[in-house]
Amino acid sequence: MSVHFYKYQGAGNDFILLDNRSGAFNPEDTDTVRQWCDRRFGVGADGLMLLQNHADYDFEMVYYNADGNPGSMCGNGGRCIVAFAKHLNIIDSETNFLAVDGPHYAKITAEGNWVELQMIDVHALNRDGEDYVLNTGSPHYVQQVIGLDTKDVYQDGKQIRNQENYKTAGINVNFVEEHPDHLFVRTFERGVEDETYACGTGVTAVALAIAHTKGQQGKIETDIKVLGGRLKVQFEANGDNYSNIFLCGPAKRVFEGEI
Ligand SMILES: N[C@@H](CCC[C@H](N)C(=O)O)C(=O)O
Repeated sequence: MSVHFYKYQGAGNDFILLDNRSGAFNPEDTDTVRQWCDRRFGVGADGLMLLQNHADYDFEMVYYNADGNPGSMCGNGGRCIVAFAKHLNIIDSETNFLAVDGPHYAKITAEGNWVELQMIDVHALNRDGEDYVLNTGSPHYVQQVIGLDTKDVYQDGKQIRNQENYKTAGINVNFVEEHPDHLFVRTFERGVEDETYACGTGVTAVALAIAHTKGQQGKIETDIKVLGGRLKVQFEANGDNYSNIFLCGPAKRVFEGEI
């Protein structure tokens, strides 16, 4: 049986999307997810998402990492599934949908290719030495570096992700370099087990960690450069509480097909 799929990308973080409102796709089928996400033997993607019906929300987002396992929240995936829901005429310019970390509100432009996604509030930023560990829907490690252009993000990210204290649950590892008008971020993603071109929950974690380091309070907007483009994170800092967090950026349909 062939399945109709859609390929989306948000700042180079790419996803296979399935309209699973009929419930035809078996969510337990991890081998299929892994094969379809494979860049040589499949469609190729950092993750796969199912758009499903939900009685109380516009839709439900179900996310799988490229290794075929269910993932935690994916920020860029969330922005892409909002663009997909608009393409399917399920929503217009605003939506409330359900993801693994709870309900999310999002706004989308009329053209459908710029999405602003509200992320979960964050109340705890932990430290590991000089570095930060926090959960923005997915678990993240944040380390400030100099010379990020030439850093071996694969080796260094893999090493931190596999440290004894993180190994079992896994963690996404973000390296950040400060520039006068933006942050440059590169991420090693758990579940892809490689560097990706962008990570939405990752840049969100980075923006909060940098604001914390600087003691910034009130309304903050951070411009972020990633390998696949530009993202923006807006939020309000009140002590160590971060609320009204929005991850903003492009979300584009690349192609569709049968597999
Ligand atoms: N790999 C993550 C979830 C995906 C993160 C994502 N790419 C994003 O944009 O936030 C996991 O830890 O399960």
